[in-house]
Amino acid sequence: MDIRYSANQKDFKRYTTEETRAEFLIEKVFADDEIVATYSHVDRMVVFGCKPVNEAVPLDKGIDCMKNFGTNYVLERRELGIFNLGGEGSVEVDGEVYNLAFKDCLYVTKGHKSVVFKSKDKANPAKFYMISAPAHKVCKTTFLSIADAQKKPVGDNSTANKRVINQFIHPDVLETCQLSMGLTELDPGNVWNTMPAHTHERRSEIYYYFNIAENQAVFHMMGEGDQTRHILVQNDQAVISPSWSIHAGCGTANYTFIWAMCGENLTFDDMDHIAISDLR
Ligand SMILES: O=C[C@H](O)[C@@H](O)CC(=O)C(=O)O
Ligand SMILES: [Zn+2]
Repeated sequence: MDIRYSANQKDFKRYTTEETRAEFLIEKVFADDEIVATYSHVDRMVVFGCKPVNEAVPLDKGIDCMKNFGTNYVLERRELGIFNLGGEGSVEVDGEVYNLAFKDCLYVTKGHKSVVFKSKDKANPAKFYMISAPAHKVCKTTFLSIADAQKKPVGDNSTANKRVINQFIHPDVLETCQLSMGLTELDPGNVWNTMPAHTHERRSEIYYYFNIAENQAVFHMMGEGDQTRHILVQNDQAVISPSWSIHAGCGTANYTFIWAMCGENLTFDDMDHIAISDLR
């Protein structure tokens, strides 16, 4: 398991490109028939990727649960948000099977012992992108298709940021302990997300960029509003955004991303907006 410790905003000002990438960028999220896990000490969010091809893959494959989580199984004290970003597949949760097509989501609550991933067709494998957060009580394991998500159309063609924020794991849609998660899709010809930018002192966030066409990329902006830096993000990569950091991106073409938050509250609009004229 790749473990990332917390970095602070004062030291960050002097980071090189390599240091910035090593600290915040998750370059590899998927490997065939493996669980790829990145444990961030920022609000203890864990990124899991699973691309089952030839076999059924359990969530704890290759993970020493007692060593990494201090529990007997991964979800003993954690909840999990899952998005399928590949071909059709299934998630079996303690014997109950959920079928997930492209962009379908499954929220798995605390306390489930067995979570197993499968693809329907190995020629077009499922890709399960997941975020886990610490949880203190049992909620309801729930399947959500994009039709169930609350839709927030924002932005405009004239500012190249016309997009739809699909809120899947959100207090208006279902109850969770700490996790909120959704999928933001940019219209063709639109490249900017989350501009004007914001921070949220009470939560941190992870962005996972996908649907980036070949030879295109996203310049992900981070840092305090008056100390911005960027990370070059390629397709299928994620960026950790601590509470002190803005998180916005500009693509060389349109793209889609999954955002996930965890922290003190679940209040989506509890944000500190930064005027574009105040950015440095
Ligand atoms: O705190 C909220 C998150 O940063 C995202 O939901 C923002 C986003 O998807 C967007 O503006 O495109
Ligand atoms: Zn945010």
